[in-house]
Order: sequence, then C-alpha cells, then structure tokens
Amino acid sequence: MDRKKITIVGAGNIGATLALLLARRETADITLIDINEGVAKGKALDIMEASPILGFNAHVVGTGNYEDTAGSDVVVITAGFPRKPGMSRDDLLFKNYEVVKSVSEQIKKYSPEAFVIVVTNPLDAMTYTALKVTGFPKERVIGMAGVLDSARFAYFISEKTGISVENIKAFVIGGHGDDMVPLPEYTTVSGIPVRKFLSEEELSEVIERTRFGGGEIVQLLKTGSAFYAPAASILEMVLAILWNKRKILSASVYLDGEIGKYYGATGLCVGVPIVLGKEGVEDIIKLELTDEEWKAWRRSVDSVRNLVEKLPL
Ligand SMILES: NC(=O)C1=CN([C@@H]2O[C@H](COP(=O)(O)OP(=O)(O)OC[C@H]3O[C@@H](n4cnc5c(N)ncnc54)[C@H](O)[C@@H]3O)[C@@H](O)[C@H]2O)C=CC1
Ligand SMILES: O=C([O-])CC(=O)C(=O)O
Repeated sequence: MDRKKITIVGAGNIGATLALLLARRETADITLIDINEGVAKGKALDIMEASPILGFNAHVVGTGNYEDTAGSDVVVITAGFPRKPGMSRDDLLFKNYEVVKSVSEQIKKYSPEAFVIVVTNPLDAMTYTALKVTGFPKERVIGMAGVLDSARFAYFISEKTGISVENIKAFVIGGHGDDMVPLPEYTTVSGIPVRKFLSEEELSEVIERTRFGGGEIVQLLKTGSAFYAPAASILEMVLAILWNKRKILSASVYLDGEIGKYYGATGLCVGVPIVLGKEGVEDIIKLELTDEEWKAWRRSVDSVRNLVEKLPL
C-alpha cells in the first residue's frame, strides 16, 4: 500500500515538532517546506538521523520547492509569524495574510485534492483565507485551535483537581482569541460533570487561565509562542483524517446554511464541535448553550468577524 503524503508548510517550531511526531507514527511520508530552504532541509535530515535510534520508518524531506509537495493528501500550514510579548494574535493579521495567501495558491496548484489544516494566527481569519484562496470545499479546510484550547482546559482542570489528565474531557469553542468560550457544561472528569470537583471560583480561575493560555507561554518564552501542545493537537487532527476516526473535536470550520444560522455565524470560520474523519468535516454538532454561553459565543464571533472584514477577500 502506498503511504500517504503529508506536507508541512513552515519548518519552524511547530512544523518541525509536528514532523517528528508524525514520523514516529510511521503514518505517512513527510515533506517539510519553508521559505528558508536550508532550515527545511536541515531539520528534515536531523529527524531522519534520529530514526535508527527511535526506530521509525518514515521519509522526511526538506525543500523550498512546491513541486516536491505535489499530490499531498494533507497539507498543514504553519508558515508565518508568531507573536511576541505585548502583541495579540490579531496584530499578525496582515503579515500572516500575505503568507497564508501565497501558500494557499501553491497548495491549490500542486495538491488540489488535499485536506488543509491551518495553524497560522490569527487562526480563524487565516482559515477563512485558506478556504477562499484555495477554493476547496469547506469540508477540506480546517483550522486547528479548539483541540489545543480544550487540551489546555483539561490540563488545568487536572492540575486543580489532582485527577489524571486521562480522565478529563474538556471542550472549548469560539474563535482562537482571548474571548474563546470554554464550556464547563460539556466538560467531565471520567464522565462526571466537572462542577462536582471544582467550586465556581476554581472553575472561573481555570477558565480564565485557558483563555489566556497562549499568552502565558508567550510571556515565558519571550521569543515566540507555544509549539509542543500545538503540534500534538495537529497530530490528533491528521490522524483523525488519515485513520478515519470520526472523532468529535473542536475546530475552526466554515459555517453557512442552517448550521451557520444556528450558530449566528454565517459566512465565517470559527471553532465548533465537528466530526472529523476521512471526508474531513463529516458533521457539525449543534450544542445547547446557556444564555451566558450564547453571550460569550456571540462576542467571540463578533471578534472573528471584525478581523475577517479587514481582509481584502
Ligand atoms: N492555531 C494555533 O492554535 C496556534 C498557532 N500558532 C501560530 O503558528 C504559526 C507558526 O508558529 P511557529 O512554528 O512557532 O513559528 P516559527 O517562526 O518557529 O516558524 C514559522 C516558519 O514559517 C516560515 N515561513 C514564513 N513565511 C513563509 C512562507 N511564505 N512560506 C513558507 N514558510 C514560511 C519561517 O521561515 C519559519 O520557519 C504562527 O503564526 C503562530 O502564531 C502558534 C501556536 C498555536
Ligand atoms: O498564543 C499564541 O500566539 C500562539 C497560540 O495561538 C497559542 O499558543 O494558543
């Protein structure tokens, strides 16, 4: 059986970490492409040189030429600028728009059948950009943020309760910004509602920390943003598609029609619960939200809309 081909655009912190995680799973051959060809080639070779020790059979190649990415099954866009302390993700809008636009044009040309997972910030606006520029069906262009935000929410709950992370199922929807919407009603500890374990005050602390989880890492690193947990989150999404897991997870997808009206977000990409499988976005799930959650959701959607309206699309 032919192996699948995955292209990772951007061989920086997230791209290279993801390449190693994917290589270790032996699921696909990997092409790392970067505007800085030496970085892509150097990191790909470095990963391959780890393979005899770690014992994985996968080909990771680095390149600066899109011809080498041709016919990819999945393309992950991590190319672009990360923020530094004092910046919001939204401050990256115009610089990263140019990057994602040019990358999307190449994906359209060389891998017209690919699933595209967008990672570059500001995430929801960049997902919308990739969708519009590639012209791919909305089922095939998916932004990664909800998996990461939900993982942070789960980790902070585990830390607070002293219960294993393996028991925590947490859910965050909305745009990937400070007004994202963590959902305690849909968050459980071994199936038991989280409110049985945490007081309202403790829960508020955890929610606040989740909302600013990306910023907390930026403040600590000083030179860029998180990459281990983001790469792990992308891995989960890639495997859900390649192995047809039909996994329910939160991701930024295009909302239109009846589901767009339900979420009050027609014509936008924003984080909602989806079923992710071999067709990409196989379903979008409607959630019952409290009045307060709807209010928070609408605020988050408005933030995404404000950004998208600034783009020349
Ligand atoms: N969606 C999410 O949840 C998250 C998104 N991010 C975002 O992901 C992006 C990447 O983050 P890092 O990997 O930490 O940054 P990084 O700076 O380590 O790597 C970015 C790479 O992109 C390359 N690049 C720039 N323009 C390019 C182009 N036109 N074509 C190909 N490659 C190009 C750079 O040379 C660099 O190697 C940032 O925009 C960051 O804000 C970061 C964390 C989480
Ligand atoms: O905060 C950032 O700039 C990077 C990011 O999106 C995250 O870590 O959630």
